[in-house]
Amino acid sequence: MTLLLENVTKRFGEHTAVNNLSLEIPGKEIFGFLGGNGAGKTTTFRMILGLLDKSAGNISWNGEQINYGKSNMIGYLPEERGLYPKLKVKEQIIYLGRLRGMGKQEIVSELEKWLERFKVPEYMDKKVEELSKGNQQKIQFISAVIHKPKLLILDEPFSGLDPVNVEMLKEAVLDVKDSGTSIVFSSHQMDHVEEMCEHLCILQKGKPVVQGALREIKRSFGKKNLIVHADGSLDFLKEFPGVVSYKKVMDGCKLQIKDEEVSQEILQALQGRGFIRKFELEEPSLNDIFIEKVGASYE
Ligand SMILES: Nc1ncnc2c1ncn2[C@@H]1O[C@H](COP(=O)(O)OP(=O)(O)OP(=O)(O)O)[C@@H](O)[C@H]1O
Repeated sequence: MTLLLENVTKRFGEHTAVNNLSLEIPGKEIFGFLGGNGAGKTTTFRMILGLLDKSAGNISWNGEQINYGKSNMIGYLPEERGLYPKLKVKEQIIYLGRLRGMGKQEIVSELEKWLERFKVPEYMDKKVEELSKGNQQKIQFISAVIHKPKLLILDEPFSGLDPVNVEMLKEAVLDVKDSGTSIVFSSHQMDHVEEMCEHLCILQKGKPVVQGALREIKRSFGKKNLIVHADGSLDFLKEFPGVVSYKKVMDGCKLQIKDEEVSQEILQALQGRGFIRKFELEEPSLNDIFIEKVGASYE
């Protein structure tokens, strides 16, 4: 159950949107596909699904080419949501489910389950245009999973959702994964990726700048975060050897330090300067890693 991208390139005229991208995406887990605006995520998804021709390279799922239009094994939540506003939710999902080879009874019974789960059973007979954007997104998600795909591609599934709905959808995505579906999703929200993915790739100008197992990526990043809340000024830590960055926060500061040893030196230096209320060493967040790896190229 591996999704394999080998030397995949996509050019739009002079512009190279995806540049010789090679990735092995393990099956039966959730893979995070990250990158700044215009990094090439959606273009890659469209090529994976066979909706866009590659300029070069090869993509396969378990050794076979993917054709989204003809396959019942794949689910896709596109970035630009594409429901028919005038159709009722039920009509819409029946239409899409039939395209995926399902019978009407089965579709309606699955749809009922999903609407119950999303706490909106009354939407069955509502027109899509009557629903809020966030609730339309739930329906679009249902349309991507109704046929229980083996491979699910979610382009920004959580954008525009309120925190309660984000949690609801996250749980649904995790359950779909537990049922054996391989999921690839893109997001600009690093905390979602940290919570859900074992492996990930950060794309920048069509090329991966970071890829691999999240745990390993964090470990090899080296730097740690140190949060200090203490009485008195902590400004001296700006110039402290081994401090890579200094950010003032309420009640203290958040530092990025070269390694754990620096934290011990800082602890010593703080002795006698005032009461220490918090001294916490943390792993770097995916947000820190993203900002360093992707942010540098914005400058
Ligand atoms: N049909 C097209 N014609 C020309 N250029 C395109 C086309 N589609 C995408 N691009 C360009 O390819 C690059 C990658 O776009 P893509 O939509 O894949 O990025 P993305 O990573 O999904 O971005 P975002 O996070 O903003 O959605 C961008 O520079 C974009 O302008």
